[in-house]
Amino acid sequence: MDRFVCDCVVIGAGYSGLAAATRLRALGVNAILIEARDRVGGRTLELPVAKMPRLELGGQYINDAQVRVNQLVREVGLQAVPAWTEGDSFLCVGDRVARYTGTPAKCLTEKLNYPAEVGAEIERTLDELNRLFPLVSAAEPWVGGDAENWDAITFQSWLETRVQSDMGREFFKFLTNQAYSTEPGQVSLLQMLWFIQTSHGLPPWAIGGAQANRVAGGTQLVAQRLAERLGDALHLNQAVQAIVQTEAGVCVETGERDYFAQTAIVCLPPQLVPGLIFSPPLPPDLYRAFAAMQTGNTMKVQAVYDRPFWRDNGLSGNGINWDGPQTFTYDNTLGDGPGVLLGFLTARRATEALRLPLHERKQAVLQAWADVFGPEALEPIDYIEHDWTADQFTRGGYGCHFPPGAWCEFGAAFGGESMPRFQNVWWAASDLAKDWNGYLEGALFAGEQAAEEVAASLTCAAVG
Ligand SMILES: Cc1cc2nc3c(=O)[nH]c(=O)nc-3n(C[C@H](O)[C@H](O)[C@H](O)COP(=O)(O)OP(=O)(O)OC[C@H]3O[C@@H](n4cnc5c(N)ncnc54)[C@H](O)[C@@H]3O)c2cc1C
Repeated sequence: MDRFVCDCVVIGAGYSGLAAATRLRALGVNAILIEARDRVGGRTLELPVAKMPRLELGGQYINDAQVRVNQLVREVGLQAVPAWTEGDSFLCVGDRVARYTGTPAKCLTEKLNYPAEVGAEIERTLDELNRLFPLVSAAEPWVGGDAENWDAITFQSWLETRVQSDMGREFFKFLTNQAYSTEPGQVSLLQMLWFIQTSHGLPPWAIGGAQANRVAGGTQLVAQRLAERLGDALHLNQAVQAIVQTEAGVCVETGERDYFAQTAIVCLPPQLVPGLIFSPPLPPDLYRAFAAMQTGNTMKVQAVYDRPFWRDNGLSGNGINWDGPQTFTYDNTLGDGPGVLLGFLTARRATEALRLPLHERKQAVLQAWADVFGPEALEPIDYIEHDWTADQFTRGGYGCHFPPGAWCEFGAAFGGESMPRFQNVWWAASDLAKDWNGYLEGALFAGEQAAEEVAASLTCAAVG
């Protein structure tokens, strides 16, 4: 059994763990980062495809308001570039396809002849969400406002008292599909308001708008460049099984190696935490909080074509398939490279599509695109997807959320203003971030915050 000794063991080399280890080492703390997979990047992943180097299968979009991730991209010598938005978007409902340049809500009434009241109730409900979310605390959502009531009702029940039309309800279903890759009946109103709060307002993409920027070279390359800087302090292929805390400190066990340290930061997707053995056991509220976390189900599917042929027809390649397996579609072409269509399979539709054999799922996805872009969409030169829910070191996507009632019962176990902590073990992950929760930016935020809290505790211990 190999034994390693350091000040802090950081577990999990996604954006959170990489940010935590990097920040700790910058603060003079001897930190080791250990990772289960043979690669870094976690929920960012690039895989090779025909006629182009690689395509991103995990987190890829960033926006200008996300300060940390933009700074990091520059620091590692890469560049953020705008996602493609030129041309008309599309909205496909049943066998009807409409083109639009404004919002999907306006397209429903202006182009697809839904009654004006459908548009009006959508607008009213969006206004109400915009009025309510500032009342929710990003750090302590269970406090204040109407937190108890909002946590006790599902987003679906709340919608039913406001939105009468089936089409209006479908519209808001997309909001939960995009935000947490779940259905409106599976999240509380409080959780959705908290999502909007930590996203600094309703993101355009969550209501059918465009994505902002992406990283030229890919988001996994950012992680790889951070990893290079860590050198020998990064240990791959070490899946943690147990975390033992004694008076002497923390021992992190992988079966092959024991890592001894004064502190540890667990940067795993929260839904994987109950799978680790803790000694002493986690306190009940903290265990229940992790065990309650529900994962969404997202799959990105991408088809590669010789060229972005849809642009010839004035289409941006971005839009919504109301009934297709893929909810949202984006043009994911890189510069002058081959044309790429990216589809998001989310929530229950992803669950259903994932039960199909690959060739049937692929056929359904391509057919949905052919209905909008024409038969050329049926003949890609390559097709690629990655099932994050089947991936044992992730088990869901984009991330996870609490079910109704959990925030108010044991949400405080996640630390409020601080990151979750039990004795000398801290937690960080995008899903635990109090800012930009669930995004790459949130992963950096959480990792850096946990690193600073650990460094402060080590300084106190040294002074003491
Ligand atoms: C399909 C998809 C699309 C997304 N799109 C976007 C987007 O466009 N923009 C955006 O901002 N965000 C997006 N996200 C979310 C974003 O990718 C994640 O929030 C972020 O990457 C999570 O980083 P993390 O470090 O918290 O966790 P992770 O990246 O999950 O890292 C956790 C690490 O822990 C490791 N690990 C697991 N178990 C163990 C163990 N037992 N021992 C040691 N190591 C272990 C894992 O291998 C992994 O490397 C998307 C996510 C998905 C899945």
